[in-house]
Formats: sequence, C-alpha cells, structure tokens
Amino acid sequence: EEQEEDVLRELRLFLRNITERLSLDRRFKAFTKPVDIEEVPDYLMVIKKPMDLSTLLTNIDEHKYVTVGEFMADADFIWKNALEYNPDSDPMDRNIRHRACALKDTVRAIIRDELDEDFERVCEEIRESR
Ligand SMILES: O=C(C1CCC1)N1C[C@@H]2C[C@H]3C[C@@H](O)[C@@H](O)[C@]2(C1)O3
Repeated sequence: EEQEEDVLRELRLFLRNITERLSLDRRFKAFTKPVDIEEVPDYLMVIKKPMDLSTLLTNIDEHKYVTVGEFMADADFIWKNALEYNPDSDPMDRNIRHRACALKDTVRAIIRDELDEDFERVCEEIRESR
C-alpha cells in the first residue's frame, strides 16, 4: 500500500540520520568500517556476526529494516562484538570497551529522545502484515 511505503521511507530517513551522526562522532571511528580480516585473521572464529556503521547504512538502503527494533538488533552487534573480542585489561582493550559502551548508550538515548512510540508501532504492524 502506498501509505505503508511512505512510512518505511520515513523509517529509512530516520535510521540513515542516526547512522550518519554516529559515523561523524570521533569516538566511534573504529566502528565505521568492517574489522579488517587480513589484519585480524582469527576475528571470524570469535565473532559470528560482524557489524559496523557502513554495513548498517548499506542494510538501510537495501530495505533490510522494517522496524527500529530490527535496526537496533544489528546496531547492538557492533558494540557487543567489540566487548567480546577486546576483553583484556590493557589500555587498548579498555579504550575500545569504553567506546563500545558509549555507542550502546548513544544509540539508546537518540531513540528514546527522537523515536515516536506510535511510529514504531505502525512499523511493527506493517512487519506483522508481511
Ligand atoms: O574489534 C575491533 C574493532 C575495535 C572496535 C571494532 N578490532 C579487532 C582488532 C583488535 C584491536 C587492535 C587493532 O589492531 C584492530 O585490528 C582491532 C579491530 O582493534
């Protein structure tokens, strides 16, 4: 239905805006591109679902997300993977984990402040109807 496509177009605009704002934040630079498997050969043995901000943007443009909840589930892999792969007490790992936690908190704060609950409910009705 045309009205449904209008809702999903607005969802994609909202999700692109969030993703671009995160990509511009210097704290989150390490999350902007996929982890380089040449540089980290064992990464895929540890991390089963790699995720990064550029991949989120590609997924949005490929109409992968019909609700904000589906987007958040993928966004959560970015910081969860970082916490899992970088668990040590050395300063490098601690810095990555601090930024991972900042990413988690920032995504949730933006959505709490800027997503209308009724809009997300309309998206969920569209998803259940498909
Ligand atoms: O987990 C990550 C990214 C940081 C957030 C996502 N990486 C795994 C490697 C461990 C650490 C050391 C760097 O050499 C670099 O290769 C990585 C990239 O950081």
